[in-house]
Amino acid sequence: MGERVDLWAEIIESEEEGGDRVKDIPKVEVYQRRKKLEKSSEAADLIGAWSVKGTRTSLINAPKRDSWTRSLSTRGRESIAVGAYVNNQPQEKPARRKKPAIPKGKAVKAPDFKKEKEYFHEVDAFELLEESPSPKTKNSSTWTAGEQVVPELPHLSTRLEKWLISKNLNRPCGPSSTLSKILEYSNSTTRLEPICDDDAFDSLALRTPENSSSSNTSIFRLIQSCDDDLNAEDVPFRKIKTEEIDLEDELKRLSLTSDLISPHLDFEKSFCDLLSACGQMQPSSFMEALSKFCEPESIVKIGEGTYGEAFRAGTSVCKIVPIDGDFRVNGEIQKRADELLEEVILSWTLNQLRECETEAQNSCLTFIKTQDIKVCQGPYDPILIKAWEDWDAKHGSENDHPDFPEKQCYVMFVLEHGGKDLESFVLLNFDEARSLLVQVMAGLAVAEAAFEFEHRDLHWGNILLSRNNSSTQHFILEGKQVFIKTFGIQISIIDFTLSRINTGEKILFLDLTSDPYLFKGPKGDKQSETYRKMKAVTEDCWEGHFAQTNVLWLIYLVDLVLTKKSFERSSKDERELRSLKKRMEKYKSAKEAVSDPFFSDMLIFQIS
Ligand SMILES: Nc1ncnc2c1ncn2[C@@H]1O[C@H](COP(=O)(O)OP(=O)(O)OP(=O)(O)O)[C@@H](O)[C@H]1O
Repeated sequence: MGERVDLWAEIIESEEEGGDRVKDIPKVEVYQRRKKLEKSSEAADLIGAWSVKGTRTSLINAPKRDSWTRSLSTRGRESIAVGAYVNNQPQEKPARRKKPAIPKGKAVKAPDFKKEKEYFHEVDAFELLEESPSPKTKNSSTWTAGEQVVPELPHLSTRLEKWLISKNLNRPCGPSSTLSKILEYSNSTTRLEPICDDDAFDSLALRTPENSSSSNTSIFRLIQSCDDDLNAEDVPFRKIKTEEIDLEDELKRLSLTSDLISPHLDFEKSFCDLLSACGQMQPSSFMEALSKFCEPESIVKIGEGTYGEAFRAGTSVCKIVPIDGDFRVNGEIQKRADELLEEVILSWTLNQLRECETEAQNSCLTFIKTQDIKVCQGPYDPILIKAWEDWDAKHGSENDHPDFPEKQCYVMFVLEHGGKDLESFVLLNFDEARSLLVQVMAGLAVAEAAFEFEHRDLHWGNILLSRNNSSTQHFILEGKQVFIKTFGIQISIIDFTLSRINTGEKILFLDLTSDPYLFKGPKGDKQSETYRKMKAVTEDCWEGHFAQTNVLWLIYLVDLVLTKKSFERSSKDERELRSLKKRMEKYKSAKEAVSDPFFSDMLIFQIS
C-alpha cells in the first residue's frame, strides 16, 4: 500500500504554491471536442512538456519512417454522439463544420442536464469551502454536449483534476474506485442512469443505425462492478454495472493512497471504459492474454505499422498497440485510451457485418474479423521480444526496440489472419485482379449502407489477400442477396485508424485537419494524391459522411492494379481497367459503383 496522504491539503498546497504549474497544465475540457494540434508547433510544445524517454533502436539500422509516413501520430480520434443531434434528414454533403445528420428515422431526445446541475450545486454546497477554505477556482470551463451548454464546471472536479494532473500520478484503474466514481459523476454530461441491465455492452457493440434508439447514450460511462464474486479477469460484459454512490461517504474518504490516483479524470474514465469494452476489470499480462490463442513459444512477428506490432499467435494475429505512456514510441506520441476505445467500438461494429442472419440487411466478410480485444500491462514478454528481434534481424524493423516499463499499457487486437498485404501478394491473372476490385468495392458498399462507413486509408498495406477453394462469396446489400465470383481469392480490409463510422449511437471519426502532414506526401504519388483528394471532397469536414472517399480509394486501387501489379493480362483487360477508372470518377459512393458494367458478370443477384 502506498503512503497515506491528505488529498485536500495537497490540492490546496499545489494551488497556492504551484499556481503557475497548474496553469501550465493543459486545461481539462470535459466532453468537448479535442483541440487540434499543429504537429510542428503546438504538438511539439505539448510533447516538450511531457517527459520523453530515450528509445532504443532496432538491431538493423533500417530507415525509420519519415514524418509523412508517420503522419498518424497527431491525429485525435473524435466522435459525435448521434443522439445529441436533431437533424433527421438523410445525409447530404454538409456545410463546413456542420454536424452530420443522424441515421434515418431516429427520434432524438436532447439530454437532460437539469438533474446533473442540481446535483452539482448540491455537491458544491456540501461543505467544500469548509474543507478547503482558501483557494478560489479560477477557470470555469464550459461543457458542451450536442447543442446543450452547461456553463458550470463543478468546483469539485475542476480542482481535483488540476491537482491530479499536476501530480502526474499513475493510474492503475481497478483499485482507485473511490476517486474514479467521483470522477464519473464529475465528468458526466448525460443522465446518471444505472446501466446495470444485461444489454449494457450489447448496446455498445451491437447497435446499428437501423436498430438503435437514441436513449442509450450512457453506455460510454460504464463503471466497474465491485462484486466480490466476479473474477477479476474476463468479466462478462453483463456483469458490468453502475454502482450507487454515496457522495457524502466518498468525500469523507477522500484521504487516498497516492499510488492509486489517476493523473487525469477523463483519462481514468476512458481507461475504465476501455477495460469494460474489452470485458476486463483490470489489464492482463501478455502471457495470460496470448496463451489463450497459442503456445506462447510459437509466436512469430509478422508485420508492423507505426503504432502496432503484429504477431501470429496460432491461427490468429495479435496486433499490440502501446497506449497512454508519456514517452514516444517509434517517434510518435502514444495513442490514448479514448482513441483506442473508439477503435475498439469501430472494430466490434464492423464485426456485425459478418453475421449473416436471414433478416440481415447488410452483410459481408470483407472486413477483418476481430476475435477478441484485450488491455494488457507490463513490459514486453521475453517471448515477444525474441519474436520482434528475429523479425528485425530478417527484415530490419523501422520501429523502436520494444523496451517498455512495468506500468506500460497496451491494447491487443486479436484478429483473424487475413493473409498477405496487397503490396507483397502476387496476383496471377486478370480474374484475380477483378476479384480483388469487386470484393473491395462490394465490401465498402455494404459498410456504407450499414454504417455510413468510410475507410479513408485503403492503401495497399491495408488490404490483405489469401487464397481458398471457394469460387463465390455471399454478400447482402440493402437486403439483396448477392454472390460474387472470387476466383479463389479472399480479401480482408484492415486498419480502421482513420475510418469514419456511424454506429447508430455515435459518429466516430478522426479529425484529419489535426494532421496537415498527411496531405503533404510526394506529388504524383497515388496514395498521397488520394489523401489530398479526400481533403478536397470533404472540405476538411471529417465528421461528415462522404462516401465518395471510398470511391477515391477504389480509383487508387484500379490505378495500382494497372501500374504497380504485374499479372497475366491482355491489352483488352487493360482497356477495361482504364475505362472503369474513368467511370469511377463519376460515382459518389461504392454503392453506386456496384452497378458498373465492369462488375456485372461477377455479381450474381439472388432473386427472392
Ligand atoms: N489480421 C492480420 N492478418 C495478417 N497480417 C496482419 C493483420 N493485421 C495486421 N497485419 C500485418 O501487420 C501490419 C501492421 O498492421 P496495421 O496496418 O493494422 O498497423 P498500424 O500500426 O495500424 O499501421 P499504420 O502504420 O498504417 O497505422 C500490416 O501491414 C500487416 O502486414
